[in-house]
Amino acid sequence: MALTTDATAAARATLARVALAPGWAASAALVVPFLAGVSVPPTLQYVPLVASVVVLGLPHGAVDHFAVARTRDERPDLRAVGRVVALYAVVGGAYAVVWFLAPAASLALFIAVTWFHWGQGDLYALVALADADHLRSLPQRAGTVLVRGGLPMLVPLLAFPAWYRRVATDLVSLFAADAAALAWAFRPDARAALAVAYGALVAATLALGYVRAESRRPWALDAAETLGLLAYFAVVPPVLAVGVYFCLWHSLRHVARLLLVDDAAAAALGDRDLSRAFARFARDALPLTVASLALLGGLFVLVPDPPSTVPGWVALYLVFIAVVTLPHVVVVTVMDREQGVWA
Ligand SMILES: CC1=C(/C=C/C(C)=C/C=C/C(C)=C/C=O)C(C)(C)CCC1
Ligand SMILES: [Fe+2]
Repeated sequence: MALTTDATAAARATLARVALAPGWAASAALVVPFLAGVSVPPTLQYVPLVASVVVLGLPHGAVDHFAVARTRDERPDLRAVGRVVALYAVVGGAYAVVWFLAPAASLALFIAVTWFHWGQGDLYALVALADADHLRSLPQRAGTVLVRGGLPMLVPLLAFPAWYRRVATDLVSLFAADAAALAWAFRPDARAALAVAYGALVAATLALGYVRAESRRPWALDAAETLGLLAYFAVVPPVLAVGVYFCLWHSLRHVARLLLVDDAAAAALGDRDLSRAFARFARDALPLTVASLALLGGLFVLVPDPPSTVPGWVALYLVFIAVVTLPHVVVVTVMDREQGVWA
């Protein structure tokens, strides 16, 4: 498959461990104390999400201008970079305008897009990094995307509706609007229906994968990650859980994917020189990460009700993330197609 030609087997093997293990370790390390009933002050829970501005989170999208060309094994020349910049300006710009006009609907779209995007990231990791052979058809892969994306986007709604609602309200409040249009999602009957449907999807997807699996290990890894994250998002409060997941799960896996399509980084990985590979990524991501911070400042000036608290600032940051995620998903979906992730 096209994915294995991205880099040498040695590079992939080195990277798979480094890309997957921190997410497992961090989520396991958080599940245990929260199962034991510890409580963490709300402000502290925001730390990972704030850190994601510079640690993996925001930077993981800041290499999008090179990503498609590199995936196609082309040099990212000015034309290629310009195409991605135009994509961000048009799609991100339009979505930014929609936030001002219809904040509640924009939030719903953000959650739906993130659901898909975080699911597609995990599908790539399963197929390309974990050598999964149990996802043999498009419906199975689409089911896996829905299951994986639902872990960070739906499970917190089911387990922590009040927290979820607070964050949702923080976002739309920036635009001097209220989240009343979304109230249905927090009703017990709606959450119960979503829980039943989602639970059935998880069970059906894993069962079908089990039947289709030739080698048991990758299937077992898929099941363990799915059920592990289910427990994680069910017991760790959402702002903390999503913040850690964003950095160490989704973004780290995507950075690994970027390293494998960058010849110089892949060569460094082949030499087992992880720091040289990650330094390449940091250098590539730095300019647009800095530019993003400037745009974030612009958003601060434009919103009708600018933030003055940590949750307010994080809400502003999440609106910014929403705006850049839409074009980012287009880039990653093109990468998926080039690499045959859905085939
Ligand atoms: C923090 C948080 C939420 C949403 C976070 C989102 C949607 C983050 C998206 C990040 C993206 C898209 C990154 C790009 O890859 C919820 C679930 C609304 C409620 C609970 C707390
Ligand atoms: Fe992403």
